[in-house]
Amino acid sequence: MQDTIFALSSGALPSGVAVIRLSGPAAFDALGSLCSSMPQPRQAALRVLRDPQTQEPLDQALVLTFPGPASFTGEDVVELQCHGGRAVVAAVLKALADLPRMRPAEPGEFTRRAFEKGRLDLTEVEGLADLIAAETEAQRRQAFRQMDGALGRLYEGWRKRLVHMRAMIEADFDFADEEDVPGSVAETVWGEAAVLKSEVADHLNRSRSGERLRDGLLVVLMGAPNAGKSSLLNAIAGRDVAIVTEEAGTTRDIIEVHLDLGGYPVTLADTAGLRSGAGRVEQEGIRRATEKGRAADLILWAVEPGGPLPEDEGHGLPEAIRTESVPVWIVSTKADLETPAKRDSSGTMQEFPVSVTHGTGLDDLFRALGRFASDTFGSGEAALATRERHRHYLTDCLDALQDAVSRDHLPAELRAEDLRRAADALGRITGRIDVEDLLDVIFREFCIGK
Ligand SMILES: Nc1nc2c(c(=O)[nH]1)N(C=O)[C@@H](CNc1ccc(C(=O)N[C@@H](CCC(=O)O)C(=O)O)cc1)CN2
Ligand SMILES: Nc1nc2c(ncn2[C@@H]2O[C@H](COP(=O)(O)OP(=O)(O)OP(=O)(O)O)[C@@H](O)[C@H]2O)c(=O)[nH]1
Ligand SMILES: [Mg+2]
Repeated sequence: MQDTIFALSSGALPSGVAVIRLSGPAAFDALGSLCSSMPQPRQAALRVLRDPQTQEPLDQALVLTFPGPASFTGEDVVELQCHGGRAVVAAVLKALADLPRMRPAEPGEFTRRAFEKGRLDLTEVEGLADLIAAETEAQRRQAFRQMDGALGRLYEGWRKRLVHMRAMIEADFDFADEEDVPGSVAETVWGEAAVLKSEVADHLNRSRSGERLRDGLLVVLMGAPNAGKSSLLNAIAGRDVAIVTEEAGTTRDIIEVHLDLGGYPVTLADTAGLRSGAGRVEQEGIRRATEKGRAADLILWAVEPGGPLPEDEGHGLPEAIRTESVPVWIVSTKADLETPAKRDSSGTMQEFPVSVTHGTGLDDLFRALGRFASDTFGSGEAALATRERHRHYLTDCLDALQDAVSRDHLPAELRAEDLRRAADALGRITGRIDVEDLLDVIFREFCIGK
């Protein structure tokens, strides 16, 4: 018989209230051993929890029962809402561990049981993990939609269309004598497959922005030593994160701050100033800066009056980054020292004069970054793929559809097999088929108690 699991499901102790959850066939018996009488299902009741062996009172708690299958996991669930003291929770957890058929839950095990009971599909499980990890409003909205099944419904709808297409082809085999009749039922299937193919392709094209929203945009500060990069980072972060000195070559490690720009997550990274002839440590810093710049969604090129511009040979943006064609904005620093000369060098780059000393120009830069984020993430209404895992199987699905549509010289049986591959790829995203190997990876990212 399935073990009954238990864990502290609320956060770090001490806390006002601590929620201990139990799930499995022995959950109600366990509650019966801890208190004098069972509450009505799904109704909170106040009970003294006692040590089953000594009858010593452990806490006064609100207790709830959720009889399966109408519970979060689909099994019998009990909640003990205790006082959130460390010793209180330790005593109750110890009492539970001593009861028969009870063991502590693994990370994500409650949610895994919900998945195994078919109460959540894999995209909903991932949405739930993202909801718990969400730090900004846009991330919360995307995660909530996914937890609510928007992505799963989209893929399941596509999968059903593919199943239907295959059924049409098979029906056609049963009327083999009509095979050559133009406009036979099966012929229309390839048109439908082509339509679906373009829908999947569109969705896949937009999936990067779903992943970006989950991970956050990466904006990297780069430029010559002493350009004022770290001062800018501190000013934007509103705290003294990076060391600032008048010495060139102060920053070596990459320093990151997480910003919430109008609900969009942005990581701003400060890097070592770029120059040749630096010592060993600084050189390593410059190598890391270049790596970071290659991965950036946007580079802010800091330049003090008279300093080098991104396009300057030797002192500008490293070639390795130019080939990535990352967008670059110029931030003309130390605007208090002299009015920055209007540059005509590259009309395409936006330019922002700022002075950290006087606090000028920062608002404009901040607003522009907010617009950049909202443009990158789009309206945020459609269900987007949010993980590399989704993109991987969507690509498989698209390849299979491409085969089905293009192999018109081959027998329909073979092309029907392409449709099956396309449907299976979608089934792997929602967890309908053959995902045993993925489950450990997916559930490991949950906390214990979820
Ligand atoms: N105290 C507490 N708060 C919590 C949770 C919890 O487990 N305990 N949740 C845990 O993640 C979330 C709520 N999620 C839940 C999802 C489904 C059911 C549930 O009992 N579903 C039944 C009955 C639905 C109904 O009455 O409408 C079902 O779906 O059949 C409970 C919680 C957030 N807040
Ligand atoms: N007048 C003036 N000085 C500034 C301004 N911003 C930075 N500075 C000064 O410029 C010097 C270098 O600033 P940092 O922020 O350390 O420059 P950095 O680009 O991070 O330099 P490295 O880490 O060495 O690459 C410091 O002495 C700062 O006080 C500004 O807006 N106005
Ligand atoms: Mg610095």
